[in-house]
Amino acid sequence: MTSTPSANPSDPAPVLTIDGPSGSGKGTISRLVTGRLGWHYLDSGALYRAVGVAAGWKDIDLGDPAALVRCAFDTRVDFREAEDGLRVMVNGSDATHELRMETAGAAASAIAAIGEVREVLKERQRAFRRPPGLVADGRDMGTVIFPDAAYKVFLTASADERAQRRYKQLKDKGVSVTFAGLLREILARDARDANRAVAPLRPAADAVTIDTTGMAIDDVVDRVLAVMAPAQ
Ligand SMILES: Nc1ncnc2c1ncn2[C@@H]1O[C@H](COP(=O)(O)OP(=O)(O)OP(=O)(O)O)[C@@H](O)[C@H]1O
Ligand SMILES: Nc1ccn([C@H]2C[C@H](O)[C@@H](COP(=O)(O)O)O2)c(=O)n1
Repeated sequence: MTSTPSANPSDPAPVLTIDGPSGSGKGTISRLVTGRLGWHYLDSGALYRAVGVAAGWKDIDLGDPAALVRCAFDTRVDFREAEDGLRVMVNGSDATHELRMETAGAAASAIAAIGEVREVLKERQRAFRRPPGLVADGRDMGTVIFPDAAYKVFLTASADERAQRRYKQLKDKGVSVTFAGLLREILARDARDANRAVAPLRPAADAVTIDTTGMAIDDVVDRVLAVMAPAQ
């Protein structure tokens, strides 16, 4: 897999990590905070989703770890700014819409439990660190990928609220879903991401946890910026 930015190991660009479970608002908050700071953005989940989607295109069985590791090596991912937001190209094809499907999230979550896949993606994620700074969203940004990050946030929300958010998001896009089905998928993904042996979903010891249940998006953005306040 290749990704757009190039690495500069001697670059001390600051990093803000935003980790948390599915539907906690990582992507939404990260993009808004990135805009406010004028920094770069890494959507690490998109890399795992891209491997899942590419594996589907190649009919690779999710139970075949060796083939999935090869697929991770071979999958090229490029992020492109467009008028309607960030487009994600997988092996040259625009996969932005397919990547956001719950099936892609579930495949990514299964693939992400394979340690060798995580190793393949590790340096590629670190290569996104560039001046003036990076906002990195995922599950292990603060614990494994950027343990030296200056600012670490862990977003949470009740499973009910996260399912409700996802339900509204998908309904607004015209996707046919049920609340009960989404809640089941969210709980299954939480359990898989938090209980895997490698890089499980958990807050870094030095992360600030923000429970966003009942909080408006703008208030969460302000809380995250407040975490960084001493440096601004
Ligand atoms: N504080 C909030 N209040 C209400 N809705 C929110 C809040 N934060 C995010 N949302 C909405 O919830 C939905 C899911 O948010 P988002 O995709 O950012 O979550 P995520 O943590 O990145 O999920 P995933 O890990 O599955 O990609 C979006 O429609 C978003 O607008
Ligand atoms: N740093 C990361 C990012 C993502 N994953 C896995 C686990 C998630 O369920 C899946 C999809 O991520 P999302 O796009 O929903 O953030 O990918 C991970 O293990 N580590």
